[in-house]
Amino acid sequence: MALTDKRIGFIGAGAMGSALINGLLKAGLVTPDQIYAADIHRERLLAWQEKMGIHACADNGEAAAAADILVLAVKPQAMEEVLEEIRERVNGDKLIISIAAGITTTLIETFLPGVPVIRAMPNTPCLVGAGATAMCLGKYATTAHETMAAAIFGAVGTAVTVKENLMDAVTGLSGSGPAYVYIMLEALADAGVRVGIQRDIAMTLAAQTMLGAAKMVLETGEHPGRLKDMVTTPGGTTTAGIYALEEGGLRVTLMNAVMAATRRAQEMSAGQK
Ligand SMILES: NC(=O)C1=CN([C@@H]2O[C@H](COP(=O)(O)OP(=O)(O)OC[C@H]3O[C@@H](n4cnc5c(N)ncnc54)[C@H](OP(=O)(O)O)[C@@H]3O)[C@@H](O)[C@H]2O)C=CC1
Ligand SMILES: O=C(O)[C@@H]1CCC=N1
Repeated sequence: MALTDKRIGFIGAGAMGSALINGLLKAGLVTPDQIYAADIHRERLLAWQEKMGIHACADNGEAAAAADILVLAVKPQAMEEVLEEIRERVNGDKLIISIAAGITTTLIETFLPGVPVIRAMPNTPCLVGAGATAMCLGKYATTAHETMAAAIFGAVGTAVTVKENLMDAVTGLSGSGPAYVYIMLEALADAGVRVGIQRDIAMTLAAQTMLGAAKMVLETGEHPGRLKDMVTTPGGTTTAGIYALEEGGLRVTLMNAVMAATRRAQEMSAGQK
């Protein structure tokens, strides 16, 4: 879907807000003059205005008033204050997209009655067009709004719609997931160095191996267990490596990580700071 006639506002241009802004510009879905961004660190936005041509708004109200689609990308703890600040500048003609972990569509609708809301959980690889986003619709969002949000997140990766009761779980899996993968990559590169490979070469080999393995799963549709078996020559090297992984409890450690992050998202949804 083309968004050429839409103005896209961002409130919060930190790690995730800036990954989305830059990812959307790289993807060519929107031009810089369609972006209206606000952040308490306005000097950062003024530098981007100078360099890339986006609009650095004076405050959150200006971004809210200018935008047709307003992305809320502040920390969950700042959300109520921001919603209070923008409530007079938002009406049912605008689409609100919140990417905040643990902030429900109901909470947003309490501050912005009757306004279409989409809650989304993207991840930082949106910056390089390889994001994974899950989203759900609030009470007043229609399929037309879903199509607009899917165009935004689809331009910077893969986007799926889920029921809201799964949003904390996707936060634990794909929202936080890149951090788990970076730790695995760092460990693989450290291991490469440990067995004598130069660090930059070890990192390139480890990252490309992870990318290649992920592409194999997505493009062949094969079960990862079957793809693992293709790598594992009887009596060979891989089976020795897998034995060490299983002994170290990698599977259960990863499952615990996703479950712990999901629980934290649930605590935040329940109002615990
Ligand atoms: N990082 C990630 O991978 C992902 C994050 N998210 C969600 O995105 C949101 C932002 O996270 P992230 O980008 O990591 O956080 P950041 O802290 O990096 O970004 C938030 C930005 O908003 C600024 N800010 C704080 N208060 C206000 C305010 N009242 N008005 C305008 N701007 C304000 C922050 O300034 P200051 O730093 O001084 O507070 C910061 O620059 C969170 O709700 C998070 O749950 C979702 C998916 C992935
Ligand atoms: O750590 C966090 O709370 C945010 C949400 C998902 C990724 N980062």
